[in-house]
Amino acid sequence: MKITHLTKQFGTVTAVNKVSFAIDTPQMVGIIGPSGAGKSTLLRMINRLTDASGGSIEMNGRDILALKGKEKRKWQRDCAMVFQQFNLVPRLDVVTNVLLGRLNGYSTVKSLFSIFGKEMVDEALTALDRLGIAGQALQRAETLSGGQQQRVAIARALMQTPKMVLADEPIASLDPLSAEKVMTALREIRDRDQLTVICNLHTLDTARTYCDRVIGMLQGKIVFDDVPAKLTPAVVKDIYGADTELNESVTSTSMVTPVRKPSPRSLAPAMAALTAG
Ligand SMILES: Nc1ncnc2c1ncn2[C@@H]1O[C@H](COP(=O)(O)OP(=O)(O)OP(=O)(O)O)[C@@H](O)[C@H]1O
Repeated sequence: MKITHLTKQFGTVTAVNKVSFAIDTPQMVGIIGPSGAGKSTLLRMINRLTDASGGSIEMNGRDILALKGKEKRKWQRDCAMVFQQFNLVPRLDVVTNVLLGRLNGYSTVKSLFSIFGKEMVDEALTALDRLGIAGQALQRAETLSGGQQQRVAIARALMQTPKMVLADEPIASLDPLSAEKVMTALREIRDRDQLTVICNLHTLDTARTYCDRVIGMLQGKIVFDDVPAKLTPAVVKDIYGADTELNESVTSTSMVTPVRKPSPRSLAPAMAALTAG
């Protein structure tokens, strides 16, 4: 993907100002910067949720900003978004929420198998298992913790069979342990699915721990674009100014847990319950 001079103007405010960067190989990119720097607007323009005011996004020779209708919707599925507030349907069970990633909008769920087919339900359960929450498949989404809900949202994103994942502050409302699990899950998507994950982050240690590359934004512009090791205190001060200490310390996600391997056996209870129902 090649982004060139991408710009977004909201009235007199230039939220994103001639931003350019390219991503050639699957990588985990963290976008950092103070509140109002333009991070969300940048992700939303990439996903075409917000129209750009200028510049270009090119993917394999295609002009992404020119896509319309069906093609635009396909692009939006290809770069799945994960949001801070999860955006699950609270009263629906977990596995149905995940399946919605594939179908984009069934409102009544009478029988999962008859609507979605066994294969797709299996796929959703496998995605949930990958994220360590297959055991909660039949619980209503609203009964899950924030961290679990975010992992459901990531499983739903995977059901879109995306080509890229865009995550807008995915851990901003999570406790450190949940944040660690969510970041590990996103990194696993890079490793196992070989996808680029672009992640807006408000904590530096998270960017340092999980990202291959960090893009620092300030007032709509890119002021840093390099490996995390190059994020020296001086660079950090340039990006955050007086907020530096706060951004270093708010969340610690440095705990390391092993990456879970999918285990078909842990799907058995959920599959049995679905078959019985
Ligand atoms: N829909 C909108 N209408 C008008 N101004 C907007 C809109 N969305 C964003 N802005 C402005 O654009 C600028 C960048 O906002 P954006 O949300 O992209 O920043 P951010 O870096 O994601 O901030 P935060 O970390 O607080 O989410 C801000 O000045 C914001 O007020």
